This record gives sequence, C-alpha cells and structure tokens, in this order.
Amino acid sequence: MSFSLERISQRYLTDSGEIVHAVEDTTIEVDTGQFVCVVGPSGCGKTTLLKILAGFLEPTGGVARANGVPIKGPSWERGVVFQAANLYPWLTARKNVELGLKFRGVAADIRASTAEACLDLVGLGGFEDKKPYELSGGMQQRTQIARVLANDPEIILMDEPFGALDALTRERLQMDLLKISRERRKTVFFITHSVEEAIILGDRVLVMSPRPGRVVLDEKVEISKKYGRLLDGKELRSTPEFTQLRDQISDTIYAGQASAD
Ligand SMILES: Nc1ncnc2c1ncn2[C@@H]1O[C@H](COP(=O)(O)OP(=O)(O)OP(=O)(O)O)[C@@H](O)[C@H]1O
Repeated sequence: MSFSLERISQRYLTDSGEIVHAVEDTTIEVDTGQFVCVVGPSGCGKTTLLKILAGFLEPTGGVARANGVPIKGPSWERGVVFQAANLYPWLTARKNVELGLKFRGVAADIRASTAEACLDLVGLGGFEDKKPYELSGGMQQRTQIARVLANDPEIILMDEPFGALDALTRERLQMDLLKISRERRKTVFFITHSVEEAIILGDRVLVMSPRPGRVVLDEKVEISKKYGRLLDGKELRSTPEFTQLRDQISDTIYAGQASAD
C-alpha cells in the first residue's frame, strides 16, 4: 500500500494559548514496499507526521492518503510501533499479540496460531507464555512488533522503535525487520535519531529541518543495489558510499540546526 502526505502543515495550540508551528507545507510520497527513514532534530515534527499517517491526528493543513484514499482515522492497515513496548503486563506475550485480532472478532484458534507464527517470526518461539516482566527490553520490543504483524498491516509506522535498546540487540532487530519487511513487502515509515540506522534500513532517507519541519533532503539509498546484493550493517558501513551518504545527511542536519540557532 502506498501513502502520501500532501502539503501537510500542523499547528498546535498549547495549553498556555501559544501556537506551535510544528510542520510546514510538507509533501512526501511513498510507494508500496518502500522503506522510508526520517531523521531530523528533536521537535522538527517527525512524530507529528507519523500521528497523521496513523490517523491519530487530523492535520491543520493538507491531506494524508493511503492508496489514494484520505486518512480519516486509525486502521488495522496501518500498524504503529512506538519506542516503548506498551505491552499489557498481566497478559502473556501470546495474549498481547492476539489482542488486536480479538478486538476484530477473529476466532480463538486462528488468533492463537497467528500469534504463534508472528512470535516465531520475530525470534520469540518458546517465549509465548512469558509475561512482559519476564522478557528483556529487546524481547518486549520484538513482542510489540509481533503484535503489529499479527494484524498484517500494509503500512508499518515506527517511532524510534530501537532507540532504547543496546547496540547488539538493535542491530539484530534491524536485520530481522529488514528481512520481514522485504519478504512481506510492507511499506515502512521509520523515525530514528541515528543517521547510520536510517541508511542501513532505508531505501530512502528523508531529512527534516528544525521546526517548522520541512523535508530538506530526500536521498535514495542504493548502496546494496550497486554491490549487487543485500549488504548487512557491517558490510554496508565499510563502503565509501555509506560514509559519503552519512556525512551528507549529518551535514544537512547540522546546517539546518545552525541556521535555526
Ligand atoms: N499536542 C501538542 N500540543 C502542543 N505542541 C505539540 C503537541 N505535540 C507536539 N507538539 C510540538 O510540536 C513540535 C513537533 O513535535 P514532534 O513530537 O512531532 O517532533 P519530533 O521531531 O518527533 O521530536 P523528537 O525527535 O524529540 O521526538 C514540538 O515542538 C512539540 O513540542
């Protein structure tokens, strides 16, 4: 499923009566199966765009569409993964993953087999009956991803999903996510503060300016294509193309920050 943000602007009215101009006239078009990463300074409106795509927020200007249809509210077709896993502590991993299907009235046996398959997919086979407190942070995050995958969304919206994880777990989850999104041809909108993570995961990296946020750089990542196969994170990082792109993206972020100061 493709999606688009067309001339989106977002102004928030704060409790103190101040108007915060978070996003300004931003247009982004993303094709089915594309993995788009968004980077930019804190407060530039990344989460705002994700909330609009999720249907949690109606923009004050412009229109968001999924497959050409205006987004009017949340939908199972668009799954959201946040930085914190937000699992229900009294439910097992399996029951947490089943929850969305339960709300949709899916039969118990199908719920159970779907949850099992999704937990297996994220490497949590054997942990189905553990409660969140019995799982590590990385495992909880895997459970959250399994919960979203169980709904089989066409679009996955991810807000710093690996930000709180240690480097090793983060790298493992990055590779798992890449594999799953490619195999299942999901369209992914992925927010991160890590320029390296954006290049490793993205087919495309968008850089946003400081508030009011706009897209100031939109770069295709074609390093693996050039080498004729999918490179893993370590291989990718050691190519000159990676270093060049990382510097270009970082320079764009810093230049935007410097002009905002
Ligand atoms: N509900 C709200 N009411 C008022 N202001 C808000 C609201 N939500 C966000 N903002 C403001 O809008 C701006 C953009 O916020 P947003 O969370 O989209 O940025 P972000 O790029 O995701 O930031 P970060 O990288 O720190 O998560 C910020 O200045 C924020 O304070």
